[in-house]
Amino acid sequence: MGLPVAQPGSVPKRVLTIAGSDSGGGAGIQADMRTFALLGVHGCVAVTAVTVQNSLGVSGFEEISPQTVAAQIDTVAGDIGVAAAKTGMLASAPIIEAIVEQCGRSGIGRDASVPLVVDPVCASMHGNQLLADSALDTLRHKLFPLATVVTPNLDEVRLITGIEVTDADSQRDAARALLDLGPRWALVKGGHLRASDRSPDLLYDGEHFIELSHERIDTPHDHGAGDTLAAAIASALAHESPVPEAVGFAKDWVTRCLAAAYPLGAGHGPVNPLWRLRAGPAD
Ligand SMILES: Nc1ncnc2c1ncn2[C@@H]1O[C@H](COP(=O)(O)OP(=O)(O)O)[C@@H](O)[C@H]1O
Ligand SMILES: Cc1ncc(COP(=O)(O)O)c(N)n1
Repeated sequence: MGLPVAQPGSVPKRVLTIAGSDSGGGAGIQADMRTFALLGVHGCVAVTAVTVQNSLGVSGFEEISPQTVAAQIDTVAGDIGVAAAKTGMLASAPIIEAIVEQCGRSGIGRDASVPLVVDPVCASMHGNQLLADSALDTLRHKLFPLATVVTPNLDEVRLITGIEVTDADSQRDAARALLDLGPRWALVKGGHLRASDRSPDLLYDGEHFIELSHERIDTPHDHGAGDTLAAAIASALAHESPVPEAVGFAKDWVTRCLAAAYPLGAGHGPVNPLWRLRAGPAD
């Protein structure tokens, strides 16, 4: 498993994450940057919010101003240049609006040269809200149409489409409803179907349904799984992988990160991209 490795002296692909900071280091930009590094791409960051978070939950957060979020994207895209971007926690409607406008100016989005992965983070795994209710319409109608691929989990699918996914049929209905909002591809993640012994994700482009189903890893330590998946998709897109290949690659990646997850604190530990260091040189 691997993406092309930048040779010494050559310049790696750059990938931008637009997301919140997790003080516990398990999710958000910290998870994205770990996956970027382990996959051999250079990560750049536009911070949207600083959360106060540990393994037990998010006890608060402070938003970055929409102007500063947009300025981070502008300054990175204009000088360093990015080959793909992803979004995570976006906190508020004004922040989403600023991102949408700046992505348009920076050539980021489904019809531009830089693909955009939208992970529509609404709450943490502990149930703490990370996106204002008043931002849902902006997410649906302004950010989704800009996305190359959207990657909601089942709680996010319910909030965004009103569809309760319980089986393969309702997962297909959800994929259709998400695609109607305008992204090029929709990935309905099945990680929360805990009754299953699989973790079935469904990818859809309006024509083809592609099922990506791996064995379920029996662990409570899955903090940052969604961010890690989306960061790996963006890394593969930066290397010009077609979306189905990029998502297949990322699914393998997050499964291995889940299998190597470790406990931290009294709650949920993080998925672990560092398994890659133990595996020896690019296997
Ligand atoms: N216990 C698990 N075993 C294997 N794969 C999992 C497990 N939990 C989640 N996944 C996978 O990890 C990715 C993130 O999924 P999910 O937990 O649904 O998202 P989020 O972290 O956004 O809540 C998906 O590909 C999902 O299928
Ligand atoms: C800053 C930030 N971004 C995203 C998540 C979601 O991750 P999870 O669902 O694992 O809690 C989070 N908890 N914190």
